Amino acid sequence: MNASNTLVLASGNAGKLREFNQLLSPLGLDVRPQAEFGVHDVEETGLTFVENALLKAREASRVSGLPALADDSGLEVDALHGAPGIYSARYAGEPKSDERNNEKLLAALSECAEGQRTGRYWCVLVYLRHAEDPVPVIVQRSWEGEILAHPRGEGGFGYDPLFWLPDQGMSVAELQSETKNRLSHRGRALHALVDILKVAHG
Ligand SMILES: O=c1nc[nH]c2c1ncn2[C@H]1C[C@H](O)[C@@H](COP(=O)(O)OP(=O)(O)OP(=O)(O)O)O1
Ligand SMILES: [Mg+2]
Repeated sequence: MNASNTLVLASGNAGKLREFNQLLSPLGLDVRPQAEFGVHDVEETGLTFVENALLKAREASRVSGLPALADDSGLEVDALHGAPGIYSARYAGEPKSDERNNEKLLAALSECAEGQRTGRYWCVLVYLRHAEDPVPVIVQRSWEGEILAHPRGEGGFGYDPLFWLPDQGMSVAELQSETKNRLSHRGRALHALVDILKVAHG
């Protein structure tokens, strides 16, 4: 990484920040949320997770002067032709609300039979050494599941109470946070990213 092992996390999402801290602090990395540097949310104008993650990482690195890690993520539902996708955070409009997003998702799938409610979380991570880094490190991972008809569990954030894991027999909001971090789109993407950075930067 860089000499001081300090990086800025280009996110304002408290759930993501908690998960990144759980995953990265054991590695001896000093992970600072972008709010510490007065970085504001950028407009996510990209048409892909990659583009949006790049926009976020670049802005956080520019303002902080530090290497930056950004996460753009979302939920792809097959019966909804991939919606809410890159619009997951603002699915039910602004201001962003997990609760209203979940209600809208349940309504959109109200006619959809069990067995046809398949989907996946996507997480795209972008790491920039500096704001003009021409060689971003990019990793993307998905996590398959099904959309429940009723919320279950209190943990996690976002769509987790509606995201059912057949293998676990639980919603993501019912998992221990360690289990979520081991299995999730974000946790696995982050492990892969860290492996790449270790090879690249020692
Ligand atoms: O593990 C997850 N568990 C539940 N929901 C999740 C997860 N991962 C992404 N999601 C949902 C939340 C939000 O609706 C959208 C991310 O949107 P996204 O723009 O990347 O994040 P955000 O606007 O909340 O914060 P920020 O852009 O500052 O990182 O996908
Ligand atoms: Mg966002």
